[in-house]
Amino acid sequence: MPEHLTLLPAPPIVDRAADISLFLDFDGTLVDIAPRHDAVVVAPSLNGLLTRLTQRMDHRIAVVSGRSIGDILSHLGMSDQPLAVAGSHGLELRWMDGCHEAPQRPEAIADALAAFHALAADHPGIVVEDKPYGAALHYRQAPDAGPACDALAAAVAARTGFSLQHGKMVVELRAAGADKGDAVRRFMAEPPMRGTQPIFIGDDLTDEAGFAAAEALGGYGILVGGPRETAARYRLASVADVHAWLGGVAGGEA
Ligand SMILES: O=P(O)(O)OC[C@H]1O[C@H](O[C@H]2O[C@H](CO)[C@@H](O)[C@H](O)[C@H]2O)[C@H](O)[C@@H](O)[C@@H]1O
Repeated sequence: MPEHLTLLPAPPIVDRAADISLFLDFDGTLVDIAPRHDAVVVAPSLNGLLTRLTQRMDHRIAVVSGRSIGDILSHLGMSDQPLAVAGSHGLELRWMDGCHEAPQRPEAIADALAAFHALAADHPGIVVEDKPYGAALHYRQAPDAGPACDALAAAVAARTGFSLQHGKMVVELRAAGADKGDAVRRFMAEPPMRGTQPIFIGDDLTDEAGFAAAEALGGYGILVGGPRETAARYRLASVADVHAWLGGVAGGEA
């Protein structure tokens, strides 16, 4: 591993929260990775932390996830709160005022799901996730099936036009059209984020587009987890460290 990969420093303390906007990934950043996509545990303190951040930062905060917006709001218990969210890797946007932009659900998802379920039937441990704008093949509990999942997803992508998205022990098919970087640029083009410095915190490959967009807009990315090749400028080792850093931005303990 190149030496510079091990040398990403911890992010600086934010002196003036009024100058920044925060973009937060969900899995592996706000919550620890779980054995299954439907088994994540949300820390009881997270809702309060995000609520304090939203108030302190005058709503310049967005969750940017590969999950759907509905899934994120439900996990956070914030469906009724004015939180900006980009879901489905940037394909759907919920603005702070509750306005929701989303594409049509592609018909080819049925084809993808049928192919994925056929593979899962032959490999105990593979989990198929039906998503609003795509489908995911999880092999966290069947790691030996990773190559078969990758090959099948690539074949279905080639015949359907879906984009391939690799992640942590998962390969996804998702509708083409936007990524997390596009979501950052959309939010940053409008008040209340316009003119501020974007900071994107994430752990997975899908977050690299968010890191690059933040950097291009005068901000930076913060990678969560172990060192790897990344467009992020800083690193935090764990979800607990993310909560502690965010607690500092919010003006107190996590
Ligand atoms: O952009 P994110 O918020 O990080 O979402 C990325 C994907 O996260 C989920 O899968 C990952 O987390 C699961 C729960 O910890 C884990 O079991 C799985 O191995 C990970 O890949 C989610 O299921 C996907 O839909 C998201 O795209």
